[in-house]
Amino acid sequence: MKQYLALMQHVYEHGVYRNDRTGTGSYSVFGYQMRFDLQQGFPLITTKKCHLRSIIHELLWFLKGDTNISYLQENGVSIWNEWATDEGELGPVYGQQWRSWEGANGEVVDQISQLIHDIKNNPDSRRLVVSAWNPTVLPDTSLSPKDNAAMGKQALPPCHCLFQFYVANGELSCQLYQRSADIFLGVPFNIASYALLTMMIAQVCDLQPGEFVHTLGDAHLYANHLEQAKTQLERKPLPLPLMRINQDVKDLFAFTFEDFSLEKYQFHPHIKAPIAV
Ligand SMILES: Nc1nc(=O)c2c([nH]1)NC[C@@H]1CN(c3ccc(C(=O)N[C@@H](CCC(=O)O)C(=O)O)cc3)CN21
Ligand SMILES: O=c1ccn([C@H]2C[C@H](O)[C@@H](COP(=O)(O)O)O2)c(=O)[nH]1
Repeated sequence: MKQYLALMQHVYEHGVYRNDRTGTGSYSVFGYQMRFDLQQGFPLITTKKCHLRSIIHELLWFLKGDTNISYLQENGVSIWNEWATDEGELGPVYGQQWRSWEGANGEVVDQISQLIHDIKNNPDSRRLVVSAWNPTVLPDTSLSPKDNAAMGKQALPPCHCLFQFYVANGELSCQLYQRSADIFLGVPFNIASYALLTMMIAQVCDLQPGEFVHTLGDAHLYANHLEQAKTQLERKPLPLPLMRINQDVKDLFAFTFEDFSLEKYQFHPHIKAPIAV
């Protein structure tokens, strides 16, 4: 994961100090791109132990169209707890925008099913896009995430907000635009999640995985992650693991946690860091 370490190094050296919504303070750059060849191994960070279980469950939860954290909690995943109401609601976040975007006149669009249909039937299309950025449900910034969720708005605006697929030579590639990127905690999750999504979609569309291209807007290291980043920058990346996916699954919505197995994952010890809420 040299690409990830290069990003971290770049922001560590050149990031500009800025205040941020959470009051933590961050060092950031604007605009950065990484590329991951999915045939060269699964892009899971090796310079700290990364919790793939949470990543897989979160992705399956998005794909179900779910926006209540109860599924995550039942599976021991706590990464969304801080933003949810007492009832577990996050408002119309990723799952709802991906699977049931509500348009004018009550029309509901399942962007993911439409995407799969289009990749299969029109692979040359330049319109293979899914957007989670829906200005009609953005939060009121004068209210807390929980209060927004309670009012039917998004607890947080989507960070990974738009992605596009591209088919060439029998390979499926994906590019993500992420408007805001917490380099130490969020980005390792985002890379692995979209790499896995690309592999799953490739499988159900009878394609091979190509590249994952990750484009970042505001790429930041929180001020209270600098020590952790320094520790990680001193470590040598290890060979990438392999992701095995049950080849019998041909329906994107039929995948379960047991269909994935990570092999040969070598890693340096986990590094703890506080999350900015
Ligand atoms: N500041 C911030 N950064 C984020 O990355 C982020 C948010 N907020 N809010 C919404 C979601 C929630 N995400 C999260 C939240 C927590 C962890 C986290 O604490 N990761 C720990 C271990 C978590 C676990 O698997 O239990 C880590 O060490 O990676 C990661 C991503 C990503 N997003
Ligand atoms: O998938 C995710 C979700 C969130 N983040 C980070 C990026 C920011 O640090 C915060 C969101 O705060 P905003 O003020 O709304 O930008 O969460 C991430 O990196 N990846």
